[in-house]
Amino acid sequence: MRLLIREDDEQVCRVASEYIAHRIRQFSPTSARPFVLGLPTGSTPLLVYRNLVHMHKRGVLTFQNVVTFNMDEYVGLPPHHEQSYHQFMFDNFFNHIDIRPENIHLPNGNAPDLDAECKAYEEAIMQVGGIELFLGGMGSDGHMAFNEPGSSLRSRTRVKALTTETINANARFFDGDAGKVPYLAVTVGVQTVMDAREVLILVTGAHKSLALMKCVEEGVNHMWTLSCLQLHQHATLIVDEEATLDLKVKTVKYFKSIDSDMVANPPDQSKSTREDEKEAYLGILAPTSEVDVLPVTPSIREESVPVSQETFLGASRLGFTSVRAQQRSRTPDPILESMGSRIVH
Ligand SMILES: N[C@@H]1[C@@H](O)[C@H](O)[C@@H](COP(=O)(O)O)O[C@@H]1O
Repeated sequence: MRLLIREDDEQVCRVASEYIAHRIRQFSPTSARPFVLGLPTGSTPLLVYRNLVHMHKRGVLTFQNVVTFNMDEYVGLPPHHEQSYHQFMFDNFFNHIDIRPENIHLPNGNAPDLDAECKAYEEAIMQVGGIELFLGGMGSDGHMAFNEPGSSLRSRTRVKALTTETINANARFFDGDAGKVPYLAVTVGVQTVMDAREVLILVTGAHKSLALMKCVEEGVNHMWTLSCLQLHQHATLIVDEEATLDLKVKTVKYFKSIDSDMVANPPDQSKSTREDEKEAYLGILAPTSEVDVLPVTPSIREESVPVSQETFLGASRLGFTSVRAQQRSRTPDPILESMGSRIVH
């Protein structure tokens, strides 16, 4: 796990957006081999979206061959509710770039069969060849997406009940009224994020410093789900100074020393054209190596009917349920009550 420490949230988001743009360009995506990007909501990545939109408007970045998968969505909020993650993404990002509507994926928190929706979402990710880069944030209790404390570190997309801490934290978006915050959400699992070839997490603010310390300095623990990234080969956390308040001075110094070493000793670019060395110069190690690149299957999206925001209804409505389920286990799953069955109508 790499830790990049920047002065404030603006710097954090600047590095993140430049890096994402760089990775998309470096990948040279085509419609048959799209760049698959996992995306979060929340206040932290807002500046990243603003920067990416700006780059697009300046004509230096296209999303024509980018496929996106969002991390999560509330259960039961109408898609056009101003606080639905669906609306958030269109308002802050998708409406301002040249992404093809059929390349946008958001979990449908209103699907009639939520468990089928979750399964279809995982299959849609698999069908497009997996996620290349998953951008994320972190909740103040160390969760990523809506993988609340106690989530299985092997979890996949499913319905989760939100903790009181998360409901209270998100009440700021619902007129400060925790009673208006949905108590269930569809979320990608910890394993879904772990399967991405690269993970980039943004953490800003002193209120997240305890969780950052737990995830970086302590062991892998399902009570701080982001800590699982310690086991990821290419995970980078970009954090601001405030978020480091609970880290040991030694930890901060170590990560800063690696960072400044790279800047102080940039690779001799005259002798190399390797994109990862150029990226190291910017302060982030590019993750790609030949062996890490999995074969990418052609997108089944090409055969699917284009969707607009109006008609966007989630993976299960786009035919993914017909995709043969991946055999992940040789024994039947234990029969447990699903969170989806807890919805009170
Ligand atoms: N499901 C989202 C997470 O994906 C996000 O990381 C977190 C932090 O949000 P913020 O960036 O607003 O602090 O909020 C929610 O719980």
